[in-house]
Parts: sequence; structure tokens; C-alpha cells
Amino acid sequence: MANATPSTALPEELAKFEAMADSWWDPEGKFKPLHQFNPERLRFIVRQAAARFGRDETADRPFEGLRLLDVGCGGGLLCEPLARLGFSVTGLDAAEKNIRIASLHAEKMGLAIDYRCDLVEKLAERGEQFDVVLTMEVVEHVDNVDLFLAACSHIVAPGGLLFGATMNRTLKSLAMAKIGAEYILRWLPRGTHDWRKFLKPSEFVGSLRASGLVVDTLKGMSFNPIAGTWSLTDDLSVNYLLSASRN
Ligand SMILES: C[S@@+](CC[C@H](N)C(=O)[O-])C[C@H]1O[C@@H](n2cnc3c(N)ncnc32)[C@H](O)[C@@H]1O
Ligand SMILES: [Mg+2]
Repeated sequence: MANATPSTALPEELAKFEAMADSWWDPEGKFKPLHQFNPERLRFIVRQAAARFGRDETADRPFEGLRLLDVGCGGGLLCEPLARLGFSVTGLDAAEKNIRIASLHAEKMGLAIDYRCDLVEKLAERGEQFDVVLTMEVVEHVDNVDLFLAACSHIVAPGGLLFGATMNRTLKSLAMAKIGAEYILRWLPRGTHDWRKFLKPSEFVGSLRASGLVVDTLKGMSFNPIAGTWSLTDDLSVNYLLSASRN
């Protein structure tokens, strides 16, 4: 049989992102929510990584010498600030156009980021390893999510960290992240998300554990409509993020 190995790429999902790719770096555009929660999720990543690797997060480039892979990097909203903090960054996305936009933007910013259009399961097959692996707001867009998370986990080097983020599958997330964000607030184009593909924290954690990772931190992220900012909370019912480690 051709195609005996399942892939994590869903062609219709990739087409959606390619159609929006020109707006990756527009803070008021179709990716506005990602721009809005970028500072808070970056602080989370920096804090956990500094603690794990014994780095001083107030230093200029605290993460010099560490390799980071951003799986499903899109336009590179996380790759760029993390490269500035000293990580040697590889950005991976299954959509060709995202990689083109991300590469052009990094070049304009004078940042050396290794962008690749590839699949994480291929990197895992080749035995590549990274000190830090991110997969933020991606799992709800992939096929074969267990295979995807297993591949993400296997490329975490011993002693390394994985960060993940997605949306929970609850009635509240159906009301807020799907109907609210797409139909009422119009934060996202209609059809951006399929609520059935949202992942419960127990499912996310279970998948990582099955691949030998230990989940260290699990936090919710909530929007404050008055301040217009996102912050970490203990409420996991809509958006959440986690960090896990390989010991
Ligand atoms: C919502 S965006 C998140 C972008 C980025 N991680 C961020 O949070 O700013 C989801 C990204 O995942 C990518 N993607 C979807 N399926 C993928 C797969 N199987 N492997 C790698 N990337 C994938 C899409 O092309 C898109 O760029
Ligand atoms: Mg999403």
C-alpha cells in the first residue's frame, strides 16, 4: 500500500493557514489573538526554561547554546523573540507559504532562524533532538494527534522541555473560543476551528506521559476584556498551556 504511514498534516487545515499567511505579522489582522497572548506565553516559556536550565532570565541572551524547535511555527511569532533571547531556533511548519513568510520576516529583522517546511514525525524518524520543543496552538489542527504528540515528545533531548498550548473541549470553549471568537467578536475567520478537535488537558497530558514525559506545569490563560490583555490563571476550561520535561 502507498501511504501506509499516517501523516499528521491535514491538507484542508494547511490550506486555511496558507490563505491567511500574508497577515501573520499584522497585530490587528487574522492572527490578532496570537499577537495578544504572545507576551504572556513568552514569559511562561522564559520562566520555565530559565529554571530548568539554570539560566539568568535577566541576562541579555540567557539561552545561548540551547537548541529550540517550534513545531507549527506559522509566521514565527514565537521563533523571533526566542532567537533574540539566545536560543538557536528551528521553526517547522507543514505549510510552505508560512515558511516563506516567516523566513522573509526573520531576514528583515536580521535574525538567523532555521525555517523548514517539514513534518515533526520525519524529524523524529531521523533522530533529531532539541533541548526545548514548542507546539503552541497546533494540536487542534493536526491529523493523528497521538502520533503528532509522540513525535514532538521523542525529539525532546534528555533533560529537555516541551511546551504545548491548545483549547479544552468544554461547553465553555464551544461558547467562547468557537462561537464567541468566530461569530460574535469576529476575532478569527469563521471555520478557523473545529471544536471537536480541541483537546482536554487529560488527553494532552496522557499522550505526553505515554511518550515518557513528565508534565510539570499546567495553566489556564484567560482574556481580560477591560485591560485587553491575557493572563495565566488556574481555569483550564478554555485556553491552556503546559510544560513537560524528559528526565
Ligand atoms: C494556529 S497556528 C499557530 C502558529 C504558532 N505556533 C503560534 O502560536 O503563533 C497553527 C500552525 O500549525 C501549522 N500546522 C498544522 N498542521 C501541522 C502539522 N501537522 N505539522 C506542522 N505544522 C502544522 C499550520 O500551518 C499553522 O501555521
Ligand atoms: Mg488554533
